[in-house]
Amino acid sequence: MVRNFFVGGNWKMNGSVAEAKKLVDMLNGFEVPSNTEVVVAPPALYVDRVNQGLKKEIKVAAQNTYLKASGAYTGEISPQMLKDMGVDWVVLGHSERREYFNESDEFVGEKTAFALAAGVSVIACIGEKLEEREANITNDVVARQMKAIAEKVKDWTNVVVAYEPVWAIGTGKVATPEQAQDVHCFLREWLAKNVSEMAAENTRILYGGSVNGGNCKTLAGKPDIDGFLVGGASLKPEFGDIIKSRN
Ligand SMILES: O=C[C@H](O)COP(=O)(O)O
Repeated sequence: MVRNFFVGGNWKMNGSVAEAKKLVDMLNGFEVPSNTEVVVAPPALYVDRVNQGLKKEIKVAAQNTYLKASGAYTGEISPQMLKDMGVDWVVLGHSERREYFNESDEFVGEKTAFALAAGVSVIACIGEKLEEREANITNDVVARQMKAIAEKVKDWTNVVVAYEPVWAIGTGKVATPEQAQDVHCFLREWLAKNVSEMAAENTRILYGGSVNGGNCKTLAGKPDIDGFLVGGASLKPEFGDIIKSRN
């Protein structure tokens, strides 16, 4: 099985109507290789406008959804609402949500299962903090985060895992290709042991954390790195090079 390359662009809480329009124009000008899937995640307010403007080779994701379809949950949006707007992807469990909004492993697992059940594919984010890497517990941390998802999710067909070491996010301090490959390989073995051989073989595992146009090719050369989740560089023209990093 050949896993299609996957490049996600997480805009985080950036942009304006005018900037979103510029980014849509930029993205529409990129060549998307046929073996590569591209999904960008604007702030929720701009998701529909961006979705309307993008060419069909580039899909859109929300940056979060809740675990109810509707109701008295002020400020939240549901995966059912995404589907209603023709949006098929959501990013869940990003480290910024875990850190600033106290999202637990269990909550991320539940939201992942709920989004999948609603027919929305999930980019599920995991990753260790600097002190955890320094304490040599990276594998324990990512295994714990994966377990919380696997306890709720049996079918991983529509899950893409994004391994994002927190110390590499927005810092310019990218993991070395070897550091990333080691964790990706561990995650694939974890899937084989704890979910299924098929899930291990088919699930895309992305790397995220200070990916840019200069470092993407060497990272993409590693056998277990199936793509990227890009923050800062997804707002710049170099995102076009990252999309082509496997070609
Ligand atoms: O979701 C994306 C990650 O947080 C990476 O962000 P970054 O590329 O700005 O380091």
